[in-house]
Amino acid sequence: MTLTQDDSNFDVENGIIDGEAPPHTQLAAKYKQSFAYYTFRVRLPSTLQTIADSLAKDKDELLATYGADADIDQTAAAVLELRSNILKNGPLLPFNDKDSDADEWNLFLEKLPKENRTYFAACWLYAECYMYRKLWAIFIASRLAGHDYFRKQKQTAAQLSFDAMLAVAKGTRNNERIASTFQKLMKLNLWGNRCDLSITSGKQVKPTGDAFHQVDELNPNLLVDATGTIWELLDKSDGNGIVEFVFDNAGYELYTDLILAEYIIDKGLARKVRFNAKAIPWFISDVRAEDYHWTIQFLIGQSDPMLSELGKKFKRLTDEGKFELAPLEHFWSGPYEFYRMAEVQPELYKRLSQAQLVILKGDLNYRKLLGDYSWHSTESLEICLRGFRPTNLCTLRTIKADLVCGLPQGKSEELFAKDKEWMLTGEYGTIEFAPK
Ligand SMILES: O=P(O)(O)OC[C@@]1(O)O[C@H](CO)[C@@H](O)[C@@H]1O
Repeated sequence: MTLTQDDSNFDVENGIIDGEAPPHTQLAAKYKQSFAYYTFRVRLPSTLQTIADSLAKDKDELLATYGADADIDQTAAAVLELRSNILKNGPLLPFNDKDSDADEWNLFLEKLPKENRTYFAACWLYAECYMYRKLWAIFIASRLAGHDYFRKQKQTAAQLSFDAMLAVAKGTRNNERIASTFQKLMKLNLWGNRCDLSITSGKQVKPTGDAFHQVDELNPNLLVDATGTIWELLDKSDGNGIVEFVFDNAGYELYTDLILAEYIIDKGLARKVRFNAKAIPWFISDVRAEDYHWTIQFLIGQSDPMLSELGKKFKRLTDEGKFELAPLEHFWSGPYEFYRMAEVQPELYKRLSQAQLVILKGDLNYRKLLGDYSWHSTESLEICLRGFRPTNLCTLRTIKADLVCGLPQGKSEELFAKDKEWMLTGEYGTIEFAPK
């Protein structure tokens, strides 16, 4: 988290505080020692620059797809303007596009105190989600409407994961219905969350080595392990329930989601696994419905028979409705913390309440669960949920942002003494559970 530019003028002009968010407050980029500050000063500007560059690079291809009059240069300029607004700590302005969530976003923004309606003053969660929605607004106002500017990166990530995918397929074909296997698959799925393109501002990370061996090796880094409780919940159920997954990243992580879901269905732990994808391109690598279908076709198209058969099986499970893509919900790509779901999206809350278990994947879902709030690391998940208890919940999250809860006394201090950036690397993870 090193900044190369001189920030002194910017910091003075924008009321930047040289410290971290105080306990029990919302995280925000105005705290200079926070990951949010670094995110808005460095990571997001870099992500936007990459998009503008790729529009120039892929110009011919885009003209062929969207027509000779596609306004590529203007779109790239608008992306760079968004970048410069962030670097100037510009205001969070209302949306004037026609997407169905625009009014909801505007209502949300209107209710934010005026002094908090800038990138650095707003809660980190709100401002970062706003940025991704603003990016989408630029594209829908152009002739490139519908273009997923992260698609190529997501597909490359899957292609680079071929070896890891094959190794996982080989290691899971003769699985038994026993606690230890289920727990291992959950952990495999957790560590798959390290392959996230947003933490690297789009730089590809190829999963290497033997994933099952790594699961064992990484056990000391698993700071909370509720896999035993989650197993008991599913094992003791009548197998007729629904498990809801709230997806995170495409590529290798999505593949491990499908492997865990396959196990849940094959072993009769639930009758259906429902997947919640994002409605718009989100945090670079998040799964959209298109990515789900593409991944299955990608597997089917492999010359290796094991992966190809697995792809066919995932397709069959989807056709039979045992795997199901949930209807698109803008809530997942909105600004709200989960504790406000019952109020702002009661239908979604009701649907989740009917599930046996909800599995929330990844760091951003965790941030939404905790509300981007500086809880004490030892506070319990139940407290931090602030009433969000639709049903049994679990979170599989590698730690890539400076907030956490549910840790044993002294653990966080011990890890800070070893490495002051331990919360930003994805090297540590938690599998937490809250019963309904
Ligand atoms: O949700 P994911 O894919 O696990 O992580 C998303 C992420 O990379 O984006 C945020 C910052 O931009 C961080 O909180 C987090 O590290």
